[in-house]
Amino acid sequence: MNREMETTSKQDASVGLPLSLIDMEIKVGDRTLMSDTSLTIPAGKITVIVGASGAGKSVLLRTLAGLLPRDGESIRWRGDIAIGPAGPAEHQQQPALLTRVGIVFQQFALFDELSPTANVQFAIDHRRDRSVPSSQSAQAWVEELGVPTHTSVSALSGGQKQRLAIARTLAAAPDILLYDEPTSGLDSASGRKVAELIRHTQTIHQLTSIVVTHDYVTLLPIADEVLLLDSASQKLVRIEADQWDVIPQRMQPVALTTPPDDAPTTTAWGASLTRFGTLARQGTNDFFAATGSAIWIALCLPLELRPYFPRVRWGLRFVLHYLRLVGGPSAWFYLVLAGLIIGFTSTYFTFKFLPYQAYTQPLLIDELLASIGFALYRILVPVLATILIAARCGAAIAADVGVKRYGGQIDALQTLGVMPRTYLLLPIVIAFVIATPVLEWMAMGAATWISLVTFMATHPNEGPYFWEQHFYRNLHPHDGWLLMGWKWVLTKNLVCGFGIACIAYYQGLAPKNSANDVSRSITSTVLWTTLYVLVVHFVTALLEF
Ligand SMILES: Nc1ncnc2c1ncn2[C@@H]1O[C@H](COP(=O)(O)OP(=O)(O)OP(=O)(O)O)[C@@H](O)[C@H]1O
Repeated sequence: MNREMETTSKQDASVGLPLSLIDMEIKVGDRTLMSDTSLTIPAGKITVIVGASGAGKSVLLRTLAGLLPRDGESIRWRGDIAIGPAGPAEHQQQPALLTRVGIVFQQFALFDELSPTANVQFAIDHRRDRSVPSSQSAQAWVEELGVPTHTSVSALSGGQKQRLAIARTLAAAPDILLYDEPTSGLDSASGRKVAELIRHTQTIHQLTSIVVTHDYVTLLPIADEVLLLDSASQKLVRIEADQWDVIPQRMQPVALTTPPDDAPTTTAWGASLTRFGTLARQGTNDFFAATGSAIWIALCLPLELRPYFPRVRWGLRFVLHYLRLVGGPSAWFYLVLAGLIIGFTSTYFTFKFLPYQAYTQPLLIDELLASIGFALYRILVPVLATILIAARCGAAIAADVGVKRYGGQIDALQTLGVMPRTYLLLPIVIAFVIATPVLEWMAMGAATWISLVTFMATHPNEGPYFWEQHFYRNLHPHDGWLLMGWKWVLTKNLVCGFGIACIAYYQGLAPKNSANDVSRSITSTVLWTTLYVLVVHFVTALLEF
């Protein structure tokens, strides 16, 4: 990189805003990662935060980005984070509220379903202050960072993804730019290139940049300031430039908690029983916690579903994305096939196993056809269709949201100032409410058609008019072209669609620490959505008949 530019950046580093920590304390469970820490990270410079593995650097970064609530389930923090020049508290602003903090995630957290330029456009469209025109277009940002535009995000190389992540973060016009482990998983040559890119970006845009890393060897050369998250003293301390070469000695490995020596000794049986007791207690607590939070979520749902999109254009785009996922052609195939199976079996076997066919059939044929029509329309097809929608579409949504949670895209949405419910929950609910009745109607269409075909094949002496007259007999249209009981069928569809949407979304949204957590959430979505659908059908059957 051009040394002259580098020097200029270090001299002119007066742009950007400082970030102050005031009496900060962060705890994970019972362990304190940082306590009583007050310091200011200077404006317009690169501050590198180093620390041993497990010291809490990523937790600190997520706290600075406003991604962690003060009283989270496992992570709690207190104190204040203020952005702006030192002065009266009212002149300083909290990052989480005003989304002034941009973050370049370790896993990049790009939106795979959008093109590289659309990723940047999304950030431009969600800038905090949209009354001021964007400094440059999305195309200009991707060109500046050297990202190929005519390829999908998933086809970009790791380095290109990182450049795109930086372009997207810069396009949102943050005052503070955070980098989470930017060189992790790279060889030393690629790591140096990333370090140069960070310095280059800093030189051009003059933001307050904070880089969290354990790779001090690669990133110290671009640092203006170095802070050490010291696991021994549990403090974030500034390391003066003349001390930088002793950083490796000061990076104390994180002490693991060991049980006290004077813990009472127990027999193997005793230990097993104690362990069983603890697990049972924990399981019960988890169950009540989960039930409690599910009830709370259900109570808050109407508020969460305010029909509000920060940008209508993007809202519609997400609705279309989820409509494709929930009600796309593969779902049509599924539902039509299910309709064909149930329509054929119900018609064919009802007549095939009729006892004393020669006598009973002439007497019962019209009654049986009317019953088949009624059962298919009011019960069989709605139950089968909604169970399939619950399993197939619920799993698809849990996977989509779960991957977004695990891959950090949900965090990325939040740092861009977008609440996940507005672009995820609301579009998902809209998609299910539209797609469920349409898919069910397709299944019913297929069941009706195959029932007619089967009847014609097995009763060649009766014409299609006979079938039609009796198949619909118990469904006589009372209100125009709609069949009798359509309100019940529609109600079941809507209640099922709405519930499947919410269960799948919240299962996907739950914290994910591994790919295994994503697959577990898909499995439990299938379990809970199908159970929910069965309960809905059971309860409506009691009311309906
Ligand atoms: N969501 C979470 N729930 C519970 N514990 C967590 C969570 N996130 C992090 N921790 C714990 O907090 C501690 C600090 O984790 P963190 O990821 O911040 O470390 P780090 O300094 O970034 O380490 P590394 O350099 O190895 O990534 C670890 O003991 C980790 O297990």
